[in-house]
Amino acid sequence: MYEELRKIAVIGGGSWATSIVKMLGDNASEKQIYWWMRNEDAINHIRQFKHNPHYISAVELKIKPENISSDIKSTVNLADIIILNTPAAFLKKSLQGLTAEDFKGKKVVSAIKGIVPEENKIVGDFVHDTYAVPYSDLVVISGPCHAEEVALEKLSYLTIASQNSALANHFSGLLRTRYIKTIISDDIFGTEYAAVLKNIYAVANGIAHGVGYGDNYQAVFISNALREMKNFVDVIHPIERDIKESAYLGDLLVTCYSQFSRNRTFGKMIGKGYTVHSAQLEMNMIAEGYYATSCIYQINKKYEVEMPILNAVYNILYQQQPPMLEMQKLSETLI
Ligand SMILES: NC(=O)C1=CN([C@@H]2O[C@H](COP(=O)(O)OP(=O)(O)OC[C@H]3O[C@@H](n4cnc5c(N)ncnc54)[C@H](O)[C@@H]3O)[C@@H](O)[C@H]2O)C=CC1
Ligand SMILES: O=C(CO)COP(=O)(O)O
Repeated sequence: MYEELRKIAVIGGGSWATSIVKMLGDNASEKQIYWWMRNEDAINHIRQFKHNPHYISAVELKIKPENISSDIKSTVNLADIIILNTPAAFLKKSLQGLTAEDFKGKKVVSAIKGIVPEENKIVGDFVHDTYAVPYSDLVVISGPCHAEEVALEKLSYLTIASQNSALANHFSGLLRTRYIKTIISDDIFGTEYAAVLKNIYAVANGIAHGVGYGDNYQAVFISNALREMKNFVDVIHPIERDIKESAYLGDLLVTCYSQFSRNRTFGKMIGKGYTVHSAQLEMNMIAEGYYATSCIYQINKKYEVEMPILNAVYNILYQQQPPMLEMQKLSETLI
C-alpha cells in the first residue's frame, strides 16, 4: 500500500539527523534521500567530502550531493516522507514559509524528542494542528539510541510508532540495517511524551551526579523517575501500555547512564555550578530537557500530576534555586 513512498526528506543537520541519513543510506532498499540543513558551509563540505563537519564527522554519508539543500520548501516538496529532526526549539523557525499545502498527502515522521516551546505541544500535535496532517499519516521514531553509537554501527533498537501499522512497517523497512532493528508501536502520544520526560529526568540525574550523589542514589532516582513518567503519560493519554518497554524505560536508562547523553552532561554541569547559559555554550549540542522542563511544567498546571522531579529541575533551571538544596529536598521524597 505504501510501497511507492520512497522519496524521503530529512530536516535538520545535527547528530541525530546525520545518523538517520546514514541509516537510510546503509539500508539496501531502493530510495531517494533528500536532506535539508540551514548551514551552507556544512552543505558544501558534505557535498564535497561526504562527511558532516560538525556532527558525528567520522561517518561517511551515502547521499547524492545535489540532494542536499538549504531550501526547505523545495526539499519538502520533493519528498513523500518528511522526517523532522531539528531540536524542537528550532522547529518552527526551520519550517518557516511552509503551509498545509506543502504537507498535503505527505507522511510526516518526528525523530524529535522535545516540545515545540511557543506552542507547548509535542511535535505530532504541532504538525497535526499547524499543517493539517492527519494523525494516521504521522510516525514517531524513538527508543534508546545515541547518534554516537549509530556512527560506530553498534546494534541498536528503534521504536517506530504510528496509528497506521502499514505505514509503520513500510517506514521500518526503509530504516533497518545490519545494526538497526525496529520495534513497532501504536502509541504515538505516549512515545513522544515519554521521550520528552526522559530528557528532563536525565538532566535531574546529571545534576544529582554533579552535586555528588553516586550510583546507589541513581538507581533509586531512576525507579522514581519511571513512576513519575508513567503517572504523567497515563494521565495525558490513558491507554494500556507497558512502561517497561524500551521506548519508555529503555530510553530513560540509556539517557541517565550513557556517557553520550547530552541531557545528563548538561545536568552535571548545572550540578557543578555552571549557569544555564555557560553550560549551553560549553556544549556544541542541544539538551532538549532544558526547554522541556518549562513546557511540561506549564502543561502539568492543567493535569496536576504529582511530579517532584520535574518541579525540582524547574526550580533549579528557571527559579535559580541552588541545585544542592533542591536535590536534598527531592531526596526526601524518593521511595
Ligand atoms: N543525538 C542523539 O543521539 C539523538 C537525538 N534525538 C533528538 O533529535 C533532535 C535533534 O537533536 P540532535 O541531532 O542531537 O541535535 P544536535 O545537538 O546534535 O545538533 C543541534 C542542531 O541544532 C541546530 N541549531 C543550533 N542552534 C540553532 C538555532 N539557533 N537555530 C536553528 N538551529 C539551530 C544545529 O545547526 C544542529 O543542526 C532532538 O530532539 C533530540 O532529542 C533523538 C534521538 C537520539
Ligand atoms: O534520546 C537520546 C537517546 O535515545 C539522546 O538524548 P541524550 O543525548 O540526552 O541521551
